[in-house]
Amino acid sequence: MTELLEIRNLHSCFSGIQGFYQHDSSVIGLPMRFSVYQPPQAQQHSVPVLFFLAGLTCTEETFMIKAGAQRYAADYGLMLVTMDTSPRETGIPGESDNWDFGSGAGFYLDATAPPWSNHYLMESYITQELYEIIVNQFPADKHRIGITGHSMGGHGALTLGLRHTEKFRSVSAFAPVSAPIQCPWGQKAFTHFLGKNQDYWRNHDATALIKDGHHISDMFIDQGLNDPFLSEQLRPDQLENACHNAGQKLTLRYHPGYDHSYYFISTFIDDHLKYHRDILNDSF
Ligand SMILES: N[C@@H](CCC(=O)N[C@@H](CSC=O)C(=O)NCC(=O)O)C(=O)O
Repeated sequence: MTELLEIRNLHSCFSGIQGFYQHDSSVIGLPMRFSVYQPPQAQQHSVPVLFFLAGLTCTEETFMIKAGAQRYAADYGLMLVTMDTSPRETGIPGESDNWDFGSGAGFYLDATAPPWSNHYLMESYITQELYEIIVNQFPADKHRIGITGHSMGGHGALTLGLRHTEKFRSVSAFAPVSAPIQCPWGQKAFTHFLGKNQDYWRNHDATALIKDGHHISDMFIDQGLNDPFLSEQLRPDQLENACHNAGQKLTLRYHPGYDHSYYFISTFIDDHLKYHRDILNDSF
């Protein structure tokens, strides 16, 4: 089915097109915004795609404005896709009261607990509705799609990448929330979105998924050592241990001096785009 897209803005960018779009999402039940960078190669043929999931307080614009990724994506012929980090203006009381939960903080899962379960269905939105829009309405090669993200979005990239292996061929993350069950951000979000029974939380925790037997061919993570969230919220050490014990391949790089910001992301974005390009171009 072809969904009606409202084009909010189009910009020429490194001989490609940076677009911002809005549509009435049938999954979310409200308007949703997303953004696509089409590299110049997309004017000739379908190209591989990289989904980027942004972190707490971000929107579909943040990565496109701050990461400096388009220059490399244009060189490598990669399409970039970002989306808002939650539904907006659902009418749920208090949804915008916290910066780390609710509006701008949807945690890339399908909420099962009311009232959030009415609209906060970000996993289905990304893996079904937005995915279909990208492969049907843009010059995207549906067999060559990867996923990455930052912080809360790194958690989303790892968990969606581990659970939707038929859709995402390559997985990486910047400073991901690696064990949300064990950190305050994750515990707060999962309690509200999924309810108090922690058995249901494991499906949305990269470390638990690895412990429970999920496996992908490779994972690539960059982490700054000057990141103020590292020891309390991110815990890549937990994921590293789980991967080691499960025989899951993981490249985890620690970078002295780098924090949690887009200055960190923009420094290493080229390495991630090359990583995805190499895997996606090897898919056949
Ligand atoms: N409370 C602060 C901090 C919010 C923040 O640091 N957000 C990060 C992601 S944190 C984990 O998901 C971010 O990417 N911010 C966007 C940016 O441009 O740096 C606040 O409300 O600002």
